[in-house]
Amino acid sequence: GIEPAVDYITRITHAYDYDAATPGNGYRSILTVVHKCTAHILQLCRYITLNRDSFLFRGGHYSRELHAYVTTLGQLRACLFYLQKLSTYTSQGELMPDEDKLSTEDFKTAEELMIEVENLDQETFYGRCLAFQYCQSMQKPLTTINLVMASFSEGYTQSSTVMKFANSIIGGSKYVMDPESRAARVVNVTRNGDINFCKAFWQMNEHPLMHNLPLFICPPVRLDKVLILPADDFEIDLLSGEAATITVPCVHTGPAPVHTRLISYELREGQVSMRPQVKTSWSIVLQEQWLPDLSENVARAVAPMSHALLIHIHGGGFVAQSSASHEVYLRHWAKELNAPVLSIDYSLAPENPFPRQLEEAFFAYCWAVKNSRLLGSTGERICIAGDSAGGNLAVAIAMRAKECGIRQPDGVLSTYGSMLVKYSPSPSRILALMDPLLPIGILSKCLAAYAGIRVEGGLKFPKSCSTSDFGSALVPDFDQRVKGGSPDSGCCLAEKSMSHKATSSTDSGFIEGEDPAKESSDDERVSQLVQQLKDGAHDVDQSLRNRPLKHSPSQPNFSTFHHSSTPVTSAPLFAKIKEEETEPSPMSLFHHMPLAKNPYMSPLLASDKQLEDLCPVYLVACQLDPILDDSIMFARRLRALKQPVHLDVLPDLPHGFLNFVLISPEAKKASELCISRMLEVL
Ligand SMILES: CCCCCCCC/C=C\CCCCCCCC(=O)O[C@H]1CC[C@@]2(C)C(=CC[C@H]3[C@@H]4CC[C@H]([C@H](C)CCCC(C)C)[C@@]4(C)CC[C@@H]32)C1
Repeated sequence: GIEPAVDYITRITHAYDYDAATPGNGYRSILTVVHKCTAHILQLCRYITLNRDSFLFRGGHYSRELHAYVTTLGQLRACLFYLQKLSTYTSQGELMPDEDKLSTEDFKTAEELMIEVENLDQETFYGRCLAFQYCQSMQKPLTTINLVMASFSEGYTQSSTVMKFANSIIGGSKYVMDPESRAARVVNVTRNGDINFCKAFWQMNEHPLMHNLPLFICPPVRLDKVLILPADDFEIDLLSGEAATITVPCVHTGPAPVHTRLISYELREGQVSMRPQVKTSWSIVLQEQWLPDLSENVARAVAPMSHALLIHIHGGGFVAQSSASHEVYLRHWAKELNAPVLSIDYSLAPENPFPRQLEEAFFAYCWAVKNSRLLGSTGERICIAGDSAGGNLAVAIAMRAKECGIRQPDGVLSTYGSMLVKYSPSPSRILALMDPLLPIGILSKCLAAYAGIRVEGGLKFPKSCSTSDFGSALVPDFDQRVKGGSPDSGCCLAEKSMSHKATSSTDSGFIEGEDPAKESSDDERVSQLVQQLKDGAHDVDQSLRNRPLKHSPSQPNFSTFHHSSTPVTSAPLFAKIKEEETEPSPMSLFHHMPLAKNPYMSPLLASDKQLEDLCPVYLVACQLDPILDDSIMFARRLRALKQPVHLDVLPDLPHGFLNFVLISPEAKKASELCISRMLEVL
């Protein structure tokens, strides 16, 4: 049965918590999912037992439900097995061990683990059971997003918009009633689709209609404009009293202005909106944006400058989204914080890989520090807040400001931020097997896009990917950095074409003998499943132990990094394995890549010196988030250095909850927690 594994993980999990008052780590997360799944099965069984003789009892429906949850429990058992494996080579409390310190044998175990996890069948998590692990208010929205994703993929390859739309509607309608085929489609496109598919889908809510509609229920603000910062170098005072020049971002794609959005609940003294609208003397270009009816607001007096300023960096896996799609909560923040919000619209990967985003965000930060009065703030207190990929950039900006001797923000808030942008295993990352927003295939592709790695036909390194090239814009040597950005390093872009491949998912690997397509009467199946549960099914752990590493037929396509444009079938599996033997694994490739050690890409890898004297860091993480361990480890790291740090771990919410504040009371509450953390800074 599943109990020994559950007992084992339960015994060790507390050692990985940040502290007793803040329980939360990847081990705990998977345990929670197991408990929720078991509770759901028990509830189903109880319902079936009580109602199976009723005339209205929908036998077929409940049989399929039970089948789905039992299969899911089987896959969760596999996850528990991987957790046990992970715990064998990580020392006490370490969720992401330092790979340089691992023995060759342990490194190999980690590599094998990544391959096995990638090969585990995901479909059961994306079918009937999708999103069962989250609070109720999030379940429907997440299922809808997956449904829309499956439908969207049907029209994606069409060139005309009309055809795209028609194909999505016609092709997608079959997914409404059939969660299994939706699951197959979602797993297929997230594993095999290229990064541009993910980008295109994630940009859906950037459409003016999708974006403006929800804003009707947000607090109206008096200022909501795009500010394009001038593409000119400028001087900034250092804490030492000297001055330094901040140069225009130019790495990879050349110098260009940085786009930002200024959101202010009040019109404030000195604020740019009070000035002429086109090109001003200080050459900031203002673009009119949609604003709510201001008639009521006009009567209100111009407020004095706020003593506070919030600088915001949006998430989107470094590849998508913008300040506009994050307005649903930013307007509320602007009101509650009583401070102007400057949200940075950095350039996106894969067209602009690391460190372009950081260059731009740092440039905008310095500009805001220098020109806070134009934003309606005296700049006395400054907070940088970022979610997801933005949380990573927010911490990196503070580190960089410290390193350069520029005024640091008074605090950083990272909400479900990513602190180790590296292809490495961790307990919470196993959750990417079942995450409706961040499935494993998409997560790996965001990582590759940010690192400038070509995905097609295996990992390809950027032409000039060396520490010197990427580091040139980020080297600690300030002199070198302020002289200008690094030259275009000629990074390869991810493959452009998207191919929908048939993924073989015949073998769930864990609930053997249970073919969903197999005909058997509903009653029979229910009884069989209940019996199977009672007996503890077959020995999954044993079957896992015996499973040869490279023979994982559940997902013949070896890993996301190896997806090629050739259709995937189970037949050429062995040919593929042969090919793999000559190639290092993605984990090993990443491990040897100098860029992946860059602390500005992965703040968790920063040296003690780089983290000492950093401003206070507030981390808000979600228990059911694949990148939860990033926050836990970063908090532990800062605490060990006696740095001011505060960690909150929220239960039942998914990664990206801020985007759902308008529809989920739990997400709204969590956003309020973020506000209170920012108020502590401001
Ligand atoms: C053992 C496993 C190993 C795994 C190895 C992988 C290791 C990878 C390590 C590090 C990689 C780091 C990558 C960076 C992390 C990025 C995190 C990160 O930034 O994640 C964000 C990505 C965008 C998004 C998904 C999100 C939140 C909200 C989402 C939005 C909500 C609504 C939006 C829809 C388009 C609206 C459609 C409406 C429809 C009518 C229903 C939607 C879904 C757009 C996407 C976002 C989280």
